[in-house]
Amino acid sequence: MAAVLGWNADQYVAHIATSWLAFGLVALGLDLVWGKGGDLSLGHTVFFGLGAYAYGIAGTNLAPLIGSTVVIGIVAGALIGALAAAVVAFFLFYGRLGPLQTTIITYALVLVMYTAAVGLTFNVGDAYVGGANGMTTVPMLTLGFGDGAAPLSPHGIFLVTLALALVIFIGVLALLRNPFGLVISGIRQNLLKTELLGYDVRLYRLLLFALSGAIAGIGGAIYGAWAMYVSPNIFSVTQALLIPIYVLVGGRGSLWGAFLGAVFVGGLSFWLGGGVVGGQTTLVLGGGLILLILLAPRGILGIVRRRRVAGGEQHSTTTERGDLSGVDELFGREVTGRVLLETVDLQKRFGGVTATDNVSLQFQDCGIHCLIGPNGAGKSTFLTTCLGLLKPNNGRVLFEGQEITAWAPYRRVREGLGIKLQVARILEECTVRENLWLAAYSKLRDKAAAERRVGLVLQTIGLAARADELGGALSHGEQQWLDIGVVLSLEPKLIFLDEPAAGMTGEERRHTVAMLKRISQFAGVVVVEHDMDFIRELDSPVTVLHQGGVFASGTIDELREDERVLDIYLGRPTDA
Ligand SMILES: Nc1ncnc2c1ncn2[C@@H]1O[C@H](COP(=O)(O)OP(=O)(O)OP(=O)(O)O)[C@@H](O)[C@H]1O
Repeated sequence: MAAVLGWNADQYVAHIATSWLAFGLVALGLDLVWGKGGDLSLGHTVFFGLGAYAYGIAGTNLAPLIGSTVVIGIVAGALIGALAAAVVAFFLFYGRLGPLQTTIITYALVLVMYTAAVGLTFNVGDAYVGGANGMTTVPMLTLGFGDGAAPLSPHGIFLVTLALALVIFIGVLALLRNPFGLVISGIRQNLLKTELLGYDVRLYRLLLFALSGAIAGIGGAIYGAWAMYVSPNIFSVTQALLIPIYVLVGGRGSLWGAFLGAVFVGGLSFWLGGGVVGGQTTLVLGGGLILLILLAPRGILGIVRRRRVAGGEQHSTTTERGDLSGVDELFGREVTGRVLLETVDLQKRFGGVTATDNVSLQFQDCGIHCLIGPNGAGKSTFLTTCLGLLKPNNGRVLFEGQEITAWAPYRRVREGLGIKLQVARILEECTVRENLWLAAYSKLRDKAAAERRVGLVLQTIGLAARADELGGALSHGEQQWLDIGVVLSLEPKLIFLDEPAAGMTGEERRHTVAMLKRISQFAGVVVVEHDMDFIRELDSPVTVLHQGGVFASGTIDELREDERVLDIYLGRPTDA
């Protein structure tokens, strides 16, 4: 394409094609956070525009001193784009805003920036930012340093831009092939689960957003140099909406599609006689986009690519029986029966409902402890508050004597708390092995050691034969196993299992009991269950919760004889 567009065609085509590549870069930035990370930003034109202004300001002031505006463009665009994106991401992700709020706030950012760019006039050194008139003295792209610096021809600018786009693209692909990419994929699939794997999801999202801002900023710098002028319209809503359109047209999440979309839309506009984007383009693009979403929701690349066989169609019933011989190696640590986690007057209210009512309990570093109680007793709320998924209204959580009440969930997981929530949560687009590997790697930070641990866990949960199938292909019971396996991969000191036997066959339940007993020799295990036969087989101390508070404790046989406990299960009024 390079040769066809840039070399053999005339200068004008090369000139126009350069702008497509610049837009392709900002679209690549957006595809990173949207296609790969799952956050739709409508504000990427802000980072693009800032890159263009930064290039103009830095180029005007520095080009006379150092020459090469290519270098100035890359550095100034990348820095300003990354910085602006990091600031925005900090508020979005550390404020734990939802996806819709993220999109709306980034859109509002476009409105604010447009108004500011139109209204503000100021000088930075020799550069003049002229409000509604934009920046009219933007230096053209030059290569070489000092006296050797020479302006590039349209062909030269195109080739430099193409080389830059290729390097950035390859760099992004390489980065995503690393554990970083797998974590980002986990975040897109299930943010909460990825945090429970021990990853600081806020930081990962911020880093991805900053990287995408840097790429958008470089695209903007190239665009500013290309046009030798920056208009405040770069922050317009029309411009802002074109970027997700490029991504959609090309195929979201494909990365290549970002460039394909920009070239396709830019080419269409060129063909229709509208310059970069103009003329009849808006009309044709709008109609085309509706057709595309209806007929090819995965974009152009989605049409040409063979559809991957959906994992969910490959149900198999050949789960092996797990083998517990690996458990000793999985844990293999000394335990002493000391108190590991303690709650002191823990309270969680939802409006008028006190779901956890001044609960003070202790859990040791070994043995099993069961929590039972009728529906709505507050069992799940208690567990999730201990993990930091819910913020308590009152009380404290201590782990190994240290107060962790204000800690983010991922920190508690890294410290040694693992949880399987009531509904199995796995990463459905990742393989069974990847699910386990992500958990093991978050703890071990060593690829080979994580792989070894995954092998042992697969053997224990009986999913070795299905290791390379997608999580979404597993049956409900198998997903429960995988979720338990994920917790084991974390090398936890204390494990919370919320209804682990739900959806399991009798045989699987027996295996689970044997496994939990074995694990409890090395780690504390807290089980919430409604299945009383399962609880009896675990043969451990039981605490009954009722209306959020601790109601009774003892062995399951003692509690089954306790009239007050029977009353709450049968819904009879009690005097407690
Ligand atoms: N996110 C929430 N918002 C409002 N109320 C909630 C929320 N989560 C739980 N509750 C309420 O808190 C109380 C305790 O719920 P919780 O799910 O902890 O009980 P549970 O013992 O785990 O019940 P089950 O055995 O049915 O899972 C219930 O009255 C429930 O309706």
